[in-house]
Amino acid sequence: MTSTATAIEIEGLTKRFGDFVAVDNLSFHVEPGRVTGFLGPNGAGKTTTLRMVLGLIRPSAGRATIGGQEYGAIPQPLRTVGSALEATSFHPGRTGRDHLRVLAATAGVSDKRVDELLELVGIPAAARKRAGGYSMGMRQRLGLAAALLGDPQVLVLDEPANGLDPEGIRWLRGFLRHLAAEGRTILVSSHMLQEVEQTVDDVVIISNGRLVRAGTMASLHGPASAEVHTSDPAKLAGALRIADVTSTPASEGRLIVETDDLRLIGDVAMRVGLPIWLLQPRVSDLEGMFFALTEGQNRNLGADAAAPQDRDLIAGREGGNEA
Ligand SMILES: Nc1ncnc2c1ncn2[C@@H]1O[C@H](COP(=O)(O)OP(=O)(O)OP(=O)(O)O)[C@@H](O)[C@H]1O
Repeated sequence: MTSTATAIEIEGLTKRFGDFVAVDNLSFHVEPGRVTGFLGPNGAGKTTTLRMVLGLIRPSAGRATIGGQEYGAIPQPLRTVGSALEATSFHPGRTGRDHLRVLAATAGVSDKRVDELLELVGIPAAARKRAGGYSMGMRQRLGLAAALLGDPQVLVLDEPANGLDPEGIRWLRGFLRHLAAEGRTILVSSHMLQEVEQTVDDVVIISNGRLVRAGTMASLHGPASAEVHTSDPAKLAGALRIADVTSTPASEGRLIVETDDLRLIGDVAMRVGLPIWLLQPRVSDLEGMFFALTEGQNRNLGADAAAPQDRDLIAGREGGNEA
């Protein structure tokens, strides 16, 4: 398969439920060989979008294609696209292993592969127990194994980090990075930026069904910076300049320094005998934007209009769409 044969294209995708517009003229694309984070607050429309990508619901307008084809037209969908939309849909009385074996039989996949996958997702022993007793984290791992049964080049995962403990999230990060390094196209949703920010290469952010930003993680993060409060900001700025670090004065005698190396700033201040009253990393552009979206009004929190920052971000979306 060539790389474009596995890219996901979303063009003008819209879903209305009666008068309610859950997904509103959404366009973005997802590249092979990269992990793309699909982010947005609760109720933003992520699951609805993924369900359209997977042909589970019909768009009201627009198109979602994988390698140029709508999901329903893909000849061997389970061998092309793996998905895990809900972590809870396993029969409680069936073991995880049996569950995968049933799926494997329908996809023409061997039982041997089932056992390999259970090993790979780290639940070979637990998979012999009934899925009804699984923790959320175990269900997530079983869901991932199910998604990978047909060795698909494209993976669509809805909130796979939900219910994982920090160790599980670290494991998931390595796992997804490994799958992307093999050239697979990986689209992974989350309502928490921190959960995925160290995992993803590209980010697509939606709010209230609409695209807010899309781009590489690096481009959306903006430059790293720190805020310093000291007794003589001009003197510190001069000393930092000698150390090749740019800074700009901010309000109340503070300096914004263009590095997140707090130790370097502290060392420079000490060298010139200045006290440090405050020294902290600044929230990145991306974190600030996401915070504004989640803390701002969101239709599912009883608000009927986007917050001012939200409107600004949405208005500026075309310029930021470079994923
Ligand atoms: N079948 C449906 N009928 C009516 N409204 C729906 C339906 N499915 C979803 N919605 C609404 O569409 C909006 C988007 O829901 P969706 O589940 O896609 O959001 P999400 O971004 O996945 O959120 P979460 O992070 O909470 O899962 C929500 O307001 C939801 O209530």
